[in-house]
Amino acid sequence: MTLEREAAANTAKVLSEALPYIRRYVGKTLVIKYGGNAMESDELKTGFARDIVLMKAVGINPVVVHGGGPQIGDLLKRLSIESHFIDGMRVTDAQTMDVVEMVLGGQVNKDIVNLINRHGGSAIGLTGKDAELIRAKKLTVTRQTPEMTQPEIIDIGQVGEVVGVNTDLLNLLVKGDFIPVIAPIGVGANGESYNINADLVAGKVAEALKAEKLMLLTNIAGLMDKEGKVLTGLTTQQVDELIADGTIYGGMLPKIRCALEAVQGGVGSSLIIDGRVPNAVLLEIFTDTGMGTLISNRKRP
Ligand SMILES: Nc1ncnc2c1ncn2[C@@H]1O[C@H](COP(=O)(O)OP(=O)(O)O)[C@@H](O)[C@H]1O
Ligand SMILES: CC(=O)N[C@@H](CCC(=O)OP(=O)(O)O)C(=O)O
Repeated sequence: MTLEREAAANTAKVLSEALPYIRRYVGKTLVIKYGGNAMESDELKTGFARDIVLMKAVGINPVVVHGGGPQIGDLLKRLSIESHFIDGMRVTDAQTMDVVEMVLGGQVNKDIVNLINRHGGSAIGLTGKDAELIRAKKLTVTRQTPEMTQPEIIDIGQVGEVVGVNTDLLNLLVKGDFIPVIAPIGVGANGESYNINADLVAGKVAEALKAEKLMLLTNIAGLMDKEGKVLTGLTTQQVDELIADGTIYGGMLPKIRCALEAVQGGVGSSLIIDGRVPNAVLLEIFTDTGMGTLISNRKRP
């Protein structure tokens, strides 16, 4: 066999092997959260866009929620605006909110939409303000130390939590074969903007759509223990213990909480996977090479 024919035969074999996986997910909704840290190269971004287009082409319904923390950080730095995080959430004053809205709703959202469309998809970019897609209220953050008699409320500004998702809009787009690409900006009862952690938005969107899967693409192999071993199949109690002993901190806090909540709220399974691996989405859904941290009521199929 010539080298060319051998390569073609391999491609045909790979496609054929993917068939049972494709059939499992046809007609199902998968919510994919694309973290800002997993957008580190043009090659990775292109691979992600192609994975999403391929999913749609075989009849799966991807809904993308994106982050953009590092991209917000870059512009804040250029504008000499200081920024800091409490429990993985960016403290957001009015000036920071303007930057968040510009970067997430503008630059990052349109960049992903454009890439998906250039590879043959029909992506539509939205923020939570479009048709009030993500209704939000101010997030209350509390902190309590053993010395305190009652918890202290910490004001982290215009940071929100999701109170409602306009599923009518998303279902309309999905039925029309569009791929929704959502920036994690919420709208309050009086039209005010809220900066919401993208993992939390992805979790709530997955719950509202009763998605088959929530995939959180990040910049690490999964949730790890202190020795760097990837942990999987965790219960709420085990996660609470890992938070209490400091194994889970920072950006992993909202991620693991929303992965658990989504499954408790009816999503088939949640996964935290390494978005730095080329074609991470395809590897996860079309092969047995399941990686990362799986939270599920079922065993890995
Ligand atoms: N137990 C843990 N296992 C893995 N990562 C952890 C853990 N605890 C904290 N982290 C941190 O969480 C980060 C992922 O969160 P984040 O930076 O917010 O990613 P993203 O931008 O993809 O949402 C990791 O890069 C790591 O620094
Ligand atoms: C409240 C809060 O922290 N919002 C995030 C929103 C973007 C995000 O979540 O981006 P990643 O997924 O890339 O981290 C922020 O301002 O960075």
